[in-house]
Amino acid sequence: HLLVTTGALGLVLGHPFDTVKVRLQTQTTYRGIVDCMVKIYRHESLLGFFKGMSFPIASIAVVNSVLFGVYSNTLLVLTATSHQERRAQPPSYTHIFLAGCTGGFLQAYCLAPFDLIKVRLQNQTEPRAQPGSPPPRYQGPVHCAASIFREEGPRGLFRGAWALTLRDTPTMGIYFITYEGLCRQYTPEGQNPNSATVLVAGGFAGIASWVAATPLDVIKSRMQMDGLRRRAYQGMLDCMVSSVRQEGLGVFFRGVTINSARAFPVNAVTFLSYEYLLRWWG
Ligand SMILES: CN(C)C(=N)NCCC[C@H](N)C(=O)O
Repeated sequence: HLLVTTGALGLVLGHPFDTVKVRLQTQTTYRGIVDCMVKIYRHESLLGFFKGMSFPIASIAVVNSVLFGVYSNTLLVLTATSHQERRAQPPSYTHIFLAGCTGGFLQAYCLAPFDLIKVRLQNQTEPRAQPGSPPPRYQGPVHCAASIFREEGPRGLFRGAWALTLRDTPTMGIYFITYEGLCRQYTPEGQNPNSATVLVAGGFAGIASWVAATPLDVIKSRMQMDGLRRRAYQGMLDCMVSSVRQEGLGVFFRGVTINSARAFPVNAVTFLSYEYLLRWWG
């Protein structure tokens, strides 16, 4: 419950930053973070920042359980040591990386449909329904999921899933390596890291993994928005090539600043609750 509650709290607080990131990655109307924030606030009010938030909250339990559960169990299989024994016999970084990649790979498939719906809703720039104004294409998350299913079939719900998998598999390895590496650096041998260490290591693990994930995050978001009207890209590679041709290499780092600001607190609390859970149950 703790992992779910703190995960959900982190998501709510981080969602406005995520919305700005997604808009910067997929729309060309904004000049930067501040311009994007001002425009959202003016046209869509504060509520504009919270579009598309309900499905991530509803799915965080499943997604985090798959990620951390698969990670822990893969580590268990690879090292043949329980969590308690692991402080005395720390696993190698290769094992941590492989376990992280496995967790990332499997959670990507659970995450894909929820992430697609989040991105589609975040990109609707219409203000809240005013009498006489045309309604947005999607009325809410369930309507969005049903419309995609109706218009594009079940595979439509997995648009961008391939880019998401490629994004998450190696970067989740980086996520757990950064976390473990920093914890070990600042914890006397054989002891558990203290809360401050866990928070800082978790925060930096979030930043490091998201910086590495940003190029494919941009491509993933663009693939998810493609097909809304006319198809612009033939596939992932085509999306990469045409994005670079039109906007230069900088396109691969769209949204990296605001996403890092979001990643620190979100992942600090995620790891804190993960450590508590392991100590209670481990
Ligand atoms: C680089 N990636 C994909 C990650 N580090 N993901 C794990 C963190 C997930 C967390 N809910 C977040 O959104 O930051």
